[in-house]
Order: sequence, then C-alpha cells, then structure tokens
Amino acid sequence: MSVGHISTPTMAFCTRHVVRGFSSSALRPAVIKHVMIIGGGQMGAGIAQVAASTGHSVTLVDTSEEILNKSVKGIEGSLKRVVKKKFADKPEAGAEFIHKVLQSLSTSTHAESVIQSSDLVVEAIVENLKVKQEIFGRLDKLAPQHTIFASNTSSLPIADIASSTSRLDRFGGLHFFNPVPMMKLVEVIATPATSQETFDSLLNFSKVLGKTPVSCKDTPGFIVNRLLVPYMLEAVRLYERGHGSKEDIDIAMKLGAGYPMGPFELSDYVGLDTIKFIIDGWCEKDPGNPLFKSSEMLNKLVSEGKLGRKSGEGFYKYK
Ligand SMILES: CC(=O)CC(=O)SCCNC(=O)CCNC(=O)[C@H](O)C(C)(C)COP(=O)(O)OP(=O)(O)OC[C@H]1O[C@@H](n2cnc3c(N)ncnc32)[C@H](O)[C@@H]1OP(=O)(O)O
Ligand SMILES: NC(=O)C1=CN([C@@H]2O[C@H](COP(=O)(O)OP(=O)(O)OC[C@H]3O[C@@H](n4cnc5c(N)ncnc54)[C@H](O)[C@@H]3O)[C@@H](O)[C@H]2O)C=CC1
Repeated sequence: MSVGHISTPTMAFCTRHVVRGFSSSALRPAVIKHVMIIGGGQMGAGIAQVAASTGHSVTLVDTSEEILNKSVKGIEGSLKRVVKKKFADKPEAGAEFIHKVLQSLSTSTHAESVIQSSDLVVEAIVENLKVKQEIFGRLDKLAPQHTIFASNTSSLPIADIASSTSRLDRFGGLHFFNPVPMMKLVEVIATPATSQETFDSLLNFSKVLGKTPVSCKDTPGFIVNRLLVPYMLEAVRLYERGHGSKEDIDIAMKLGAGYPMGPFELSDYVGLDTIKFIIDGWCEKDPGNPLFKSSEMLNKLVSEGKLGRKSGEGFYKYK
C-alpha cells in the first residue's frame, strides 16, 4: 500500500562515508533523508508522522495492511490536531501541510524491499529482545553500509539488540516519548561500540525533528523510564495495599505533583503490556531489587488482554 509517493531514494552518503570503518575523508554526522520506521503502533506511527513532517521521506512498516491502514488513519487524525494549532488562521495552508506530509509517507509490509533506500531504520515493534534481534539481524545483511540502525526500546539494552548485527558502530538508541508529536524529548543512547559519528547523526536527526535530545548511557531504562516505571509500579502497589483508590492516586499526583496524567492514566496510555515487559525484564536481571518487583494486578490485567487505551480497557475503561 502506498499513501504517498516516495521520491527516488536519496543516497545521503554519496559524497562521504561518515562511520568508523569506512574510507572517510572527514568524519561528519550523516545527512538522514529516507527513514524506515518498523512498527506502526502508537510509537512507530508517531515517529513516522514527525519524521514526515520535517522533510524526511518515510516508509512505515508493519505486518499487515490492516494495521498500516489504522496507523495512517491515526497519523491523519493527529496531523489535524497539530494543524488546528499551527495553522489556526490559515486552514488552506494547513490542508496543504497535511497533504505534503502524507505525500512523504508510504507504507509497506516488506521491510526487505525498502531497506536499500534507507539512511536510518528506527525500530518500534513489540518490547521483546528476540523479535527485535531477528528483524535487525535479517535487515543487516541487506542494508547499505551507511545505514544507521536505531531502536526505540523502552528498557532493553541497545547492545543486546545490536548484537544480532554486524554494524555495532552504526547502531544506537533513539527513545521517543508518547505521544510523539507532543513530547519534546528524545533520549539518544550510545553503546560502547557506537561511533561518535553515528551518535552525532542521531543527535542531529532528533534536532531536525524539532526535539530536544539528551545523551544517555545504555543502562536499564536510560533516564526517564528508570525513574518513571518504578514510580508507576509503586502506585499500583499502593493501590493493591488498599492505601488509596486509583482515582484518588491519579488526582493526587496531578494536583499535588503537577503531573499531566496520574500514574494509572499514564500506565493505560503507555500500554500495560509494555510496562509488564519492562518490569519483568528488569526483575529477571536484578530479582532482589524491590523497585523492580512486579504486581499481581498488572499481570492479571495483561493476561486478560486489558492492555490500556489501545485495547479499550486497562485500569480504566475507554469507549
Ligand atoms: C514508556 C516509555 O518508554 C516512555 C514514555 O513514553 S513514558 C510516557 C511519557 N508521556 C507522558 O508522560 C504523557 C503525559 N501526558 C501529557 O503530557 C498530556 O496528558 C498529553 C499531551 C498526552 C495530552 O494532553 P491533555 O491536556 O491531557 O489532553 P488534550 O487536551 O487532549 O491535549 C492537549 C494538547 O495536545 C494535543 N495532542 C494530544 N495528543 C496528541 C497527538 N497524539 N497528536 C497531536 N496532538 C496531540 C492536543 O491537540 C491538545 O492541543 P491543544 O492544547 O492545542 O488543544
Ligand atoms: N508505549 C509507549 O509509551 C512507549 C513505547 N516504547 C517502545 O516502543 C516500542 C513499540 O511500542 P508501542 O508502539 O507502544 O507498541 P504497539 O503495540 O502499539 O505497536 C507495536 C507494533 O509493532 C508491530 N510489529 C510487531 N512485530 C513486528 C514485526 N516483526 N515487523 C513489523 N511490525 C511488527 C505490531 O503489529 C504493532 O503495530 C516498544 O519497544 C516499546 O517499549 C517507547 C517509548 C514509549
């Protein structure tokens, strides 16, 4: 399926190679023009939208046309919200902007046929190490030398994901926040093997997207999730202990701590499956750490398919 027309792939490295191990005359961050985003869920669709809105040609990849149709519908809806503000007095310019963004966006169920023209691959599929390794390992064999790989993982070590490829110097983390069009932060993660040029390219790319990047080490949860996820789990445990209703806890953290969403609203927003993957993974690695203890309530909701907003029910019900 094609939403828009992809222009002829731009070989951003036609003048010089910029990654370690290449015959580069000068080491400079790469110019990233064509981006492949793998995973058209909440995060992948948001990243695709922002990248297509900032002059990149973008291909969004997922496993079925049905999912991709839904992703594109979501992007259209989000673009309308953006345009309502950005072009408040100029509806025609707003409509033209949406048209242009959608022209820069195409979709595919076959990453292999897109990889040759990709300067950057951003993976935003399910939070599962084996699945992420499998997809990167497969694409690594087909990707041009210059192509940079990045994962949007919330919690998995970037080095573990990268280990399925032969491009350790051209592999890093690009961790976006939900909802991507609104959240200004990107955590840029370097492993010990990530080259400076790759890291600089990822920093530059984040800035071109209009985001503020921060530099992170490849440690569990990087910065934000290392603080945020134990907080969300502690809220669930507080509720499990009967020390507050979820509604009161949410109100308390919004009005008492100035958070835009309470911990239960935020957990539903992020996705309970994602939170469970994160906490289970950390608990497995560091079982004695009380901050990484799971919750029976969370496990039960996930086992019942109550994953939060995306499934219609989590801690709360959504229509
Ligand atoms: C798990 C991980 O690995 C990392 C993570 O992502 S952790 C999660 C991080 N995210 C957060 O903490 C989000 C916290 N929540 C918020 O910041 C806000 O509640 C929110 C921005 C999501 C929504 O804001 P709100 O005031 O509650 O709701 P709402 O009035 O609908 O939206 C506010 C504005 O955002 C815009 N907006 C919200 N979602 C949008 C989207 N997906 N696309 C475009 N615009 C959007 C709305 O159009 C609205 O604009 P106006 O104010 O101009 O009308
Ligand atoms: N939900 C959140 O708030 C955040 C999530 N993340 C991370 O981003 C990633 C994606 O999360 P979400 O978008 O929330 O998940 P999601 O469940 O909304 O979307 C995942 C998408 O990946 C697709 N997918 C699964 N396997 C695939 C494959 N082999 N090839 C192509 N597509 C495949 C699924 O069909 C689905 O559309 C996870 O690693 C998560 O930890 C990062 C920041 C915030």
